[in-house]
Amino acid sequence: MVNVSITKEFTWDMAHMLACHEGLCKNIHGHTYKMQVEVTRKSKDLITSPGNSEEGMVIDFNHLKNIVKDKIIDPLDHAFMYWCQSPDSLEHEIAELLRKHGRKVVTVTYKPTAEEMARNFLEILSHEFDKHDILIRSVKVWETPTSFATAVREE
Ligand SMILES: Nc1nc2c(c(=O)[nH]1)N=C([C@H](O)[C@H](O)COP(=O)(O)OP(=O)(O)OP(=O)(O)O)CN2
Ligand SMILES: [Zn+2]
Repeated sequence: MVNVSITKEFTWDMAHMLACHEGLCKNIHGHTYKMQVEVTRKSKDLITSPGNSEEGMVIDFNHLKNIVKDKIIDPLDHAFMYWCQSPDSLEHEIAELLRKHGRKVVTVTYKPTAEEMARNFLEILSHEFDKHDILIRSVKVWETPTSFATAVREE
């Protein structure tokens, strides 16, 4: 049997800093992030119900887009991703100052690397898509055009 997956691509702009990084990335800086989300149907077949708008699909690309935008992209776009357990006191001061001025801050419990984001986004999306009979096979997160991390759901 052939298993078919579909992939949708997203971008957003976001600031972060990598505490204790030996290079420039310890400074607050930003990226236009890119993400690819690959999904398949748990039941391993396409939607077959005749007349269904999603017949012949894994899931409508538009449906996939709306859920990922709602859960990941819109909250992160133009935000500062703040690691609340950062060992760098400057990170806490920056987050506090931004919040005080009503700016967009998204708090995470992990160091905001591409690897951690890919893993976290895969977990968030897996919970969300569970109810749609959809399995998130992989999430890829690009920080620059040449650097990306891949999180894969183990079978
Ligand atoms: N394994 C990881 N290494 C680094 C990460 C990361 O998330 N995972 N993040 C950074 C920085 O945040 C930033 O992304 C810099 O990455 P880098 O590829 O080094 O950036 P460049 O501007 O040099 O990218 P080019 O595309 O090579 O110009 C650092 N490392
Ligand atoms: Zn960076």
